[in-house]
Amino acid sequence: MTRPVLELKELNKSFGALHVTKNVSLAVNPGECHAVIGPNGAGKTTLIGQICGALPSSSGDVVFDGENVNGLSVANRALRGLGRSFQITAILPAFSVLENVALGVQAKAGHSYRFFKPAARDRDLNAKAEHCLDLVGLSGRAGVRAGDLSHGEKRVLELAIALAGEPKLLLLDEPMAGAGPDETARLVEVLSDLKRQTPMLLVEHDMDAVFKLADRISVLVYGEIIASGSVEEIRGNPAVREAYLGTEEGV
Ligand SMILES: Nc1ncnc2c1ncn2[C@@H]1O[C@H](COP(=O)(O)OP(=O)(O)OP(=O)(O)O)[C@@H](O)[C@H]1O
Repeated sequence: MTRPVLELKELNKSFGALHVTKNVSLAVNPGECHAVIGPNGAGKTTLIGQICGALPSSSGDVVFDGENVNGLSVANRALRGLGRSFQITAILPAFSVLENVALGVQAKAGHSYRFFKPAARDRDLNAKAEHCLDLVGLSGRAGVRAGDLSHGEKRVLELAIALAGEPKLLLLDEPMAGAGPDETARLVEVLSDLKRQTPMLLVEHDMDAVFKLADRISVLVYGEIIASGSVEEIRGNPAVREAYLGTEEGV
């Protein structure tokens, strides 16, 4: 049997008396996109924080690539290949698209920012950055100032920067937020291609995008997973419809 890339075991998080995530267990397997959906305030962002290490869990385990990473910082989890994209990536607008990704490659290699300029000329660094741009279909924009990209292109660039860290898993925190229909369609296409080589845990409010991308969906309501299954299973689950999807058109 294939070993999951990420396993959450009975994760809990309380803020004082507020019990936000409750015994959350799920797994992300190689080659798959596992989506976590749920209404506002269900605890999705908290869960992402627990997985990436920004929020210490009250109890439970995060097992990544076969290793319990509970005691590791965000940076150490990232170094092991737990890549988080969207909402935290800072694009440097005055630098080119390629330079932005080269910076990500350099960070992975462990150099500090002050070595950026000379190292950016390094052929190997640029080749790796170009490869990441290729993966997301942004090669044609390599020389453009990042600040001049459209909103959707910036989101794709953030993805390329995340890939520069050679993640074993991508944590995607609302990648479609703020994107228009065309940009969303493009992101869905890019992510569909990517998930085979880089599995992903996706938190997303756009149900159409989730249904297109996800191989499995877990539904979080009041911090608890009330259902987990394939797109068809989740769409057809009466408890899910009542608790959440019933409010969505066309589900
Ligand atoms: N640092 C904190 N201190 C106290 N309460 C918090 C903290 N962070 C989150 N909460 C509470 O935990 C609950 C879940 O919040 P969270 O942001 O994780 O939900 P969410 O599912 O991501 O919501 P949304 O879809 O709106 O982003 C909310 O009631 C929120 O007020």
